[in-house]
Amino acid sequence: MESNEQVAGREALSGARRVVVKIGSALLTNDGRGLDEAAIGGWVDQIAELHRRGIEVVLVSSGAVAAGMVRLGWQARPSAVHELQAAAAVGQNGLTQCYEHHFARHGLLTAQVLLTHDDLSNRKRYLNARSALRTLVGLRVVPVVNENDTVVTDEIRFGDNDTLGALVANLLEADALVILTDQEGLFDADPRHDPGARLIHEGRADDPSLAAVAGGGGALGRGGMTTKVQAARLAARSGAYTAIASGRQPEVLTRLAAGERLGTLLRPEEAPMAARKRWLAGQLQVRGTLTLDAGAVKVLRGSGSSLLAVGVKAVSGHFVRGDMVLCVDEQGHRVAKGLVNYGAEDAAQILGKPSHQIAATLGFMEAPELIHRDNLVVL
Ligand SMILES: Nc1ncnc2c1ncn2[C@@H]1O[C@H](COP(=O)(O)OP(=O)(O)O)[C@@H](O)[C@H]1O
Ligand SMILES: N[C@@H](CCC(=O)OP(=O)(O)O)C(=O)O
Repeated sequence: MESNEQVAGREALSGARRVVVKIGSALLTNDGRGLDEAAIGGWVDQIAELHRRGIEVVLVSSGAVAAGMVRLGWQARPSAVHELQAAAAVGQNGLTQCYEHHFARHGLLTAQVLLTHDDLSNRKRYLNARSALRTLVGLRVVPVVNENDTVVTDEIRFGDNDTLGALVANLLEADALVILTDQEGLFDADPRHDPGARLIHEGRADDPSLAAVAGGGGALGRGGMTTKVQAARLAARSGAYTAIASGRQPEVLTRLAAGERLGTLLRPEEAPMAARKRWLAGQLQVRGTLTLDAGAVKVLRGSGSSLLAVGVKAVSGHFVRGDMVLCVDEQGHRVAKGLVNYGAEDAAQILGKPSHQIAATLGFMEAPELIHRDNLVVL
């Protein structure tokens, strides 16, 4: 028998008004045989059907590198960044053409949106990306999002599109993130290696035991289930449900939208955060670390207070005012992340001091707190 919570989860999916659908490389390229145009046509038909019902859909599509490899006649995925970039550039063209062609059958326009990590971690660019995507959705255009692979280097790339899908779900405050892949969902072991693996139907996105069963990806996909489970956690921060399901299931999207019990459903643990907190939670680029004393850890966790310099024991990293920093306890456990009001050098001078001594120490005072509670998200 299903619990009330489980039924509520499926109902939430069926009530979703805005959905991010992520389609992975393994699926799109038919396990390396080039873009599976027939399958793409099938997903487009389902998305068009959701559209007709008034559900807004943003597509996050992988497959540029894999499609480019096939077009270029390369047998193995290259490791050199410039070759990956070249493959992505060739393959992205094919992807765009394919989606445009299929959506046009339904009288729908598509828009290519290529994003980099910077676009989502820099507040101004984040807001630009958000307003552009919102405008497109408002115009009833289907945005087709991918990472801008030709301009990213290894250090700054998302790498997998699960993370990108989750951040887009945060960006748009989507109700659900649907991750289509080549397996029925998340199993209790990798079904490629363990034929006895069993499907996990439901779970909490923040359940730590899920990370333990999720393994890496196949030859074409990047992140495997590891990044899908992480993506569900990320998406849950803005209140989105995540479904992980097989893109090969007939009518998978319309059936999920009807509340059918397909794949794995990972539900958020709490109500949506305010938009700013949502953005903070999605920031991946952390510039430095503040080590907090036990008292500061307690008030941050307990009462959602601002972080004062008096509760900070050590500062590391090179950061300037406004950068994102990680707050850890004295054992190094992650406590919070936030936008800091003082650069690393100034922060090092005021640490351990009460706020009324900041002006005398530095010769100026930007703000009485090191991180204001509005700019702080407890992890
Ligand atoms: N616990 C698990 N349940 C299901 N699949 C798993 C699990 N652990 C690892 N995997 C692997 O994850 C793969 C899907 O991820 P990936 O190859 O990155 O595809 P995609 O391109 O769709 O993101 C599956 O083919 C499977 O081999
Ligand atoms: N941006 C890359 C996607 C990377 C990728 O394969 O991601 P995923 O589908 O999450 O395994 C591409 O289009 O090739």
